[in-house]
Amino acid sequence: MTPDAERAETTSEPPAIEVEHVTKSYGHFTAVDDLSFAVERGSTVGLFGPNGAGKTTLLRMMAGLARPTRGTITIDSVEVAPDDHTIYRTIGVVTHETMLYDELTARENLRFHADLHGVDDPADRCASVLDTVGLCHRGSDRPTAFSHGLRKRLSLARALLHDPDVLLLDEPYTGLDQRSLADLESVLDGFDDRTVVLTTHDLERGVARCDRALVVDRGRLEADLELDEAASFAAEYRRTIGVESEPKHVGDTTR
Ligand SMILES: Nc1ncnc2c1ncn2[C@@H]1O[C@H](COP(=O)(O)OP(=O)(O)OP(=O)(O)O)[C@@H](O)[C@H]1O
Repeated sequence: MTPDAERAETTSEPPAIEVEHVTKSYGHFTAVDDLSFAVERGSTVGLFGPNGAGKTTLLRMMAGLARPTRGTITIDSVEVAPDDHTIYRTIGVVTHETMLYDELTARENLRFHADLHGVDDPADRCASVLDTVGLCHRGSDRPTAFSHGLRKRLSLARALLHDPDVLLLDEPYTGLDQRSLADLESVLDGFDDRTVVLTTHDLERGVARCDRALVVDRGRLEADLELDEAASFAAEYRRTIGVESEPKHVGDTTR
């Protein structure tokens, strides 16, 4: 029985996310090739794979930032479509595009998004998420005055503003200092009952955080692994993508 079928048998709830036969082509090049999987509500799923595997492309399509060439993605029973903003009430997204306005201060950026999403008590909520990401003392600064890591923290605050059911994170750990990493981990701990999909090259953190690993290589889904036996994942991962030597991070698998 496939992992998806096993999960369907043990839960009557519809999956939080369904990816069905999704392909993304750029001209003759296929970045994501006929991927299908479902993500159970409340689970944390890691997308692992070497550079150029298609992880970001897949996550951007899940976030409605890119349109599949073929196939559909459904989140909370709503089909994700780049021109339809309905989905943004359900998802919080952190990608390489920080989606911040440089001419607004950090607080104004958050307020703009809070008003866009109809967040209750927006001033309090903005102050609360700034505090969550450790930026309450920088609320009056513009993102242009922020380092990469601080921009990422602000981007996370924006993603959390409307208390979304689903969080989509593209390489959330990259560029964060120890304090920011600890803050992110505690945010994710608090997200335990919600659904998280993240990409990462940080094998150790990814395995510790995720319930399940989807290994993508050359746009194909090569493995779908439960992470209850985390210790065996590194070996299984290397076998899946055909790398013999032990990588420090998943991304050190250049071939
Ligand atoms: N806009 C684009 N036009 C053409 N090719 C693209 C475009 N975006 C991505 N690609 C290609 O699609 C493939 C998958 O890219 P993607 O960024 O999804 O990989 P990734 O798994 O996230 O890689 P990394 O771990 O290096 O971030 C790569 O070969 C990339 O060059």
